[in-house]
Amino acid sequence: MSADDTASPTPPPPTPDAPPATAPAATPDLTPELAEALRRAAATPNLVVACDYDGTLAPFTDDPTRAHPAPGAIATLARLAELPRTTVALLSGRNRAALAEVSGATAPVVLVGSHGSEWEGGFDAPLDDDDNALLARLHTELGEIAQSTAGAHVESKPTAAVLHVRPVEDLAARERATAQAMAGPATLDGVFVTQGKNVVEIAVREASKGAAIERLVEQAGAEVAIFVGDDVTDERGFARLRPQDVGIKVGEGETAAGHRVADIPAVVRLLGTLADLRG
Ligand SMILES: O=P(O)(O)OC[C@H]1O[C@H](O[C@H]2O[C@H](CO)[C@@H](O)[C@H](O)[C@H]2O)[C@H](O)[C@@H](O)[C@@H]1O
Repeated sequence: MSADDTASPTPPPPTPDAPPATAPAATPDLTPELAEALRRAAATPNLVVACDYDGTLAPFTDDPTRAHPAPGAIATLARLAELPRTTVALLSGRNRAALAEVSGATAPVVLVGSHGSEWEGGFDAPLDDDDNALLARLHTELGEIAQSTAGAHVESKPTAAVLHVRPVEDLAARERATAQAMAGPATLDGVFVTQGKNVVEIAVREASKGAAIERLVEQAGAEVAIFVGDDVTDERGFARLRPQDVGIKVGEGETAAGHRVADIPAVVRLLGTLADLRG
């Protein structure tokens, strides 16, 4: 478990989300290379800024419904999104409705859920009867694992079932539940498996944050995209960035991103810096 993967105490409910103090053009969080990349991105005619949510803008909690955004995070995204020719997106593994609810983000921030497959108009390919039957089976089998593991629970998404083990205090039980999911339902034909931070997500539709970033870039005609994320699922996004794009990994761990910041507050300051540079 990395330092950024430590469950923090449940934060208080959102308070009025005031932007942080105006940041200088470069802060101590930024390497000279990242500061320069932000300056270049800020000067581009059409810019996309896509941010992961959990672990990037919101600290982890045992209860996903209580993973509120860090102070200033959503206000700073909104400030960026109000700028001309600047598309700002929250790009999350959560389903879109849950993302909207927990983040409080609204248009013009674009919400893309279910690891990039769920847009404002819904899914490109709705589920058929076979998909629904498979999804029901996944819920049943993951539910059985959760029932025999104190603290585990199953999250329901439109195209996936997710086994959550973060609240499981017994680490051996946590690993056992994860292994059972990987050896059982994760091996069924027609499923797509994503292992995130203390979650095993098994979906009946393939999704990629990389494809979603490409779609945002195409829609905006963006010369440069910035993508910020912390989890293994975000690597599919970093891997598809173009040479001129800016990938920023939050926290420790291997990454295909070209840049890194330490933690969530550093992400909020970075977004503030970008808004100042582009505003
Ligand atoms: O792509 P993201 O926005 O990072 O979403 C990834 C998953 O985030 C949520 O799970 C994670 O956060 C929970 C709340 O802090 C935490 O309990 C869990 O251990 C983390 O993996 C969400 O519940 C999942 O559906 C998302 O796929």
